[in-house]
Amino acid sequence: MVSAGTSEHEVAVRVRGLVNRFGTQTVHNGLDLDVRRGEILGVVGGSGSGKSVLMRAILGLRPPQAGSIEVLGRSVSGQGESLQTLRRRTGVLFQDGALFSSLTVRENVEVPIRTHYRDIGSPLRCELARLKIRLTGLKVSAGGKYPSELSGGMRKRAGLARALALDPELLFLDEPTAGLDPIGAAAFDELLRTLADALGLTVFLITHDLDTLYAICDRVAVIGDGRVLVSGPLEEVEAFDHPWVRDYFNGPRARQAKAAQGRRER
Ligand SMILES: Nc1ncnc2c1ncn2[C@@H]1O[C@H](COP(=O)(O)OP(=O)(O)OP(=O)(O)O)[C@@H](O)[C@H]1O
Repeated sequence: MVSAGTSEHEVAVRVRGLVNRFGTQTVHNGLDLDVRRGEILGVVGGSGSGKSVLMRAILGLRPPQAGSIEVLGRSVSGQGESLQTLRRRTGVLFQDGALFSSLTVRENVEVPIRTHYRDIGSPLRCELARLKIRLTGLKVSAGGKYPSELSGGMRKRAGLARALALDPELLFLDEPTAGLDPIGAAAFDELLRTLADALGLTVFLITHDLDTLYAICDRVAVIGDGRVLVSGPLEEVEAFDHPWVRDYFNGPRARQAKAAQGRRER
């Protein structure tokens, strides 16, 4: 793994020697990764390289075969209460948004508050949910709608509002711009960057979207061959000598994304 030195207090997520297997298939084979406090880390890699499995392992949703994972200084293999505390400090937006279809957007956003803070009464819970809905750029009226009544972009924002329900320090996003048109995707990227800066979030962001990498990520980690091939700022990662990295960062789509980034900076 290629990575600049990182001191202890800067690390929000530390993964060491991670091994994940499904039957005879080894997905991760001694994977090391650091997510630094306050950064947006873009996580990329070929289809099936194990990005989602890595996210699930960090979230404590899948016990690995070997290795250690620390989130905000606590071991994820810890039981019960410590995992609950971590969950309170962590927001997640799964790939499909994973909203409950039978609940309105507001009720969806209330679910984590109801689960983790039972003593918060209904009026305050409702008010907090409205606040998160507004924070993600949705109108308050969207709170009364069911997921099936929303556009793809609105559903992503609703999922983000639910991920932010507990004021997390850490945000995990699995392909948040997948399925959005380029304008919707760019707007979502901008929202993420603004919220991350304003709320001081640390963000673990799985994406295939080169525009997202160039527009909002502070560093990028490339997953391949069962480990992190390289992690660092984009210009370091682009220069890394590996066939997948070369193809991904030097293809026509990457050139377009870089050109768009250049235009934004001018
Ligand atoms: N529950 C499971 N049972 C068996 N195999 C699994 C399971 N979950 C994931 N895998 C396998 O692990 C590998 C990595 O899957 P993962 O979903 O992490 O890939 P990914 O990098 O997120 O891919 P994509 O970019 O296509 O979403 C795949 O080969 C997948 O089939």
